Amino acid sequence: MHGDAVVRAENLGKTYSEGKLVTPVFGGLDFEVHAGETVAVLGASGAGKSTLLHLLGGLDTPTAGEVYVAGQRMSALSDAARGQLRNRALGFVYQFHHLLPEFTALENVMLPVVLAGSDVPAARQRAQALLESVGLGPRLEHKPGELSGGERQRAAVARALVNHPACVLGDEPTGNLDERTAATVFEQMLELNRAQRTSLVLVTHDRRLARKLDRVLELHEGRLREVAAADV
Ligand SMILES: Nc1ncnc2c1ncn2[C@@H]1O[C@H](COP(=O)(O)OP(=O)(O)OP(=O)(O)O)[C@@H](O)[C@H]1O
Repeated sequence: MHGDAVVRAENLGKTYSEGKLVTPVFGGLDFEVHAGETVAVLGASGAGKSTLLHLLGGLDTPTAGEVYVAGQRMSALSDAARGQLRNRALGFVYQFHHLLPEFTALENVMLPVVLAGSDVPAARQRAQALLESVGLGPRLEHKPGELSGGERQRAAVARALVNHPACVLGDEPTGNLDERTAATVFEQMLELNRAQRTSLVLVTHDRRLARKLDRVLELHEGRLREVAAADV
């Protein structure tokens, strides 16, 4: 039964090939992320964590197997349909914020809502509420260059969640922050995810953060294994 799986990988594999350079990263990966579930993906540098996240988000194509998002097989969709599914069902937060520099925090968070077809007042209301919930109420009109590193990541978290995605994919979203700021941003992200019942797949090498999620997976030598809570 795959009933409430929001993201599912089936026999998933990736090998990069560029001319004679062939880099097998992983193969035979099978897992499901259920509605509301938070999952950490641990692994050494180069183990393939970012690659996995790119495949789950439809930003790269697997060389084997399939990814299903909200029940839809990614490989069966046109580029346009895949883009729409991404905007509707997934949110992304990266180590670097990727906010648009010319737009204010509020505009950056409004943008995905407007792109999804909402009118501007509704988008503004929703974006403002989320920014306020991550403590950025007094910074709505600041552009990314006028925000601190932690504030930028909080705006990025708000942007990822603003369309009520089924799942947020996070690639070391707090990796560039000092320990204390990272902990605060992480807690806020987790709190929002849980409040919205949004699933989370979080790539991290920080076991202390991983431990706070429902499930921990580890990529090691091309395989994905479940790590028992006591062993994280
Ligand atoms: N475009 C590419 N072409 C060829 N090889 C690649 C490409 N992208 C990544 N790789 C290789 O694939 C492997 C997995 O890379 P990936 O970035 O997924 O690892 P990671 O676990 O996220 O690492 P880190 O924790 O250092 O960010 C690495 O050995 C990398 O060198």
